[in-house]
Amino acid sequence: MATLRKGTELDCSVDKLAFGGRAVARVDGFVVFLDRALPGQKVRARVVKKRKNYAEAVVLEVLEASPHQVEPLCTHFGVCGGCRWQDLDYGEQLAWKRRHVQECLEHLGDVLEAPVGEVVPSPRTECYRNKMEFTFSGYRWLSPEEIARKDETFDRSFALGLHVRGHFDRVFDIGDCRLQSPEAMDIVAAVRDFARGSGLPPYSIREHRGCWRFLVIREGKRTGQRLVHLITGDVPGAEEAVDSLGDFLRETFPHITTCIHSVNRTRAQVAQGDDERILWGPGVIEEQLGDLRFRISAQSFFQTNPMAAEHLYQTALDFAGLEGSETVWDLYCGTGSIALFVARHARKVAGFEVVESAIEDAYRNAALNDVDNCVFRVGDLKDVIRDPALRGPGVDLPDVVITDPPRAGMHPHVVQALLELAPQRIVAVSCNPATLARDLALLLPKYRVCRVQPFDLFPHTPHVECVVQLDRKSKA
Ligand SMILES: C[S@@+](CC[C@H](N)C(=O)[O-])C[C@H]1O[C@@H](n2cnc3c(N)ncnc32)[C@H](O)[C@@H]1O
Repeated sequence: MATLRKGTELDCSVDKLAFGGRAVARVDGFVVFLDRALPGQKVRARVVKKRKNYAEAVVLEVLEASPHQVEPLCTHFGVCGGCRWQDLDYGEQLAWKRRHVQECLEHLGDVLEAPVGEVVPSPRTECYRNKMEFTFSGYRWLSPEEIARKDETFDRSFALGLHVRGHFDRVFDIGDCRLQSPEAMDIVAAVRDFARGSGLPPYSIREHRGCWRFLVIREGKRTGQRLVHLITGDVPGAEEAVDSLGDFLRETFPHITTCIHSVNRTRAQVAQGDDERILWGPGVIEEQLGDLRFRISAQSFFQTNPMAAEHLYQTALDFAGLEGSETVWDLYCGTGSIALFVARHARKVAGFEVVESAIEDAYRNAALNDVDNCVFRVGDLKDVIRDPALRGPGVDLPDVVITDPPRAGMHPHVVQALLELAPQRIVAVSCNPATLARDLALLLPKYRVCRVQPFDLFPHTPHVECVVQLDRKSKA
């Protein structure tokens, strides 16, 4: 094997995409990860990191094109931290996602010959996101093309956009993003111009002072409602500047239905504030999923790609196989969307969630949809699931459990409790095939994996979601 060390330049053929999205080449059997390459390409690359079992390299030049390469949709591809697969044919994206699910289940979960279906594509591959967060910065990142122009008039002191790939502290001015609507992009440009002209500085994450911090836009894809959330630091003049910006947005963009201001007084770079000041409009938007209406506030969690989520929920309902007499538990229920989606097909549904405001939203959403057979409980599931006192009155033991944990998967105590409760059926929804595989492995002594259905909720990224049907094994 050629000796690889940091700085070595090599020519290699890319043979696969690893789980997580990086490309993989083998050089004399040694694994080399490449950040931006596609299977089928032959590339010249430089090693930037060398470890015992693998190396990491950056692509210097593409020597042979991949048959699966397509023109990227947006001009920021490569610089932007999102959409790393935008130059890969969509059918290939789906094929790799399926393979990653299969590999995780087989290698990490010992779910051999898992019955994994074809990935259900997203109904939309552009404009599919209903929420995006844009960051203000006083250090605008210039693209290589802008630098090459040697134009001294570029204002580098103000940016509103997304983070540069791999750099949490660098922001480029976004002009063209295909994930939200063109209307949202117009709002970003207008807010940037207005804020830049306000005389107040963007927030500096180095000095921890300044005014403009984040712009969040939420869109109801089915309702056309649009919420603008402006997050600033706590500085004199911020409130007046935001009020003027709010008035300007109201006059300029009739498609914005509400505008909100929050102040983030902490050093944490999160697009959230301590309080919400509604500038105008109802302060919330509504979205439709199936025949249900959901109320979404500035800070509440809601599925980001609602059109694809609708298919995922329908599959969760199909896999649950409800006949109307069952008690269903919806673990990690968020604002109750799965619970409400299945409620009409069950006798009773109990949703469990750790975030109190999400539970408040869940009750509001139940009322909005005239659903009266759901109860929602706040608490950490690892405690609540085992303790009838914490579960509270009116929560019968489940016939069917639907679980939709965060990326980290279920806490071992939750899995253990499921084994003890032993519902007839478990429907596992997951946004991380690796932790899904780990959790399924723990359930295998008592459950059989009947069906695995992957979904693409995030086109052009390596993310993949799954719905799994598990049936309790009959006693021998
Ligand atoms: C992937 S989201 C699922 C949301 C919901 N099922 C939906 O489709 O909108 C995971 C949820 O788990 C909640 N969560 C995270 N850790 C938790 C815990 N330890 N106990 C209960 N809920 C938790 C999060 O707040 C979040 O709402």
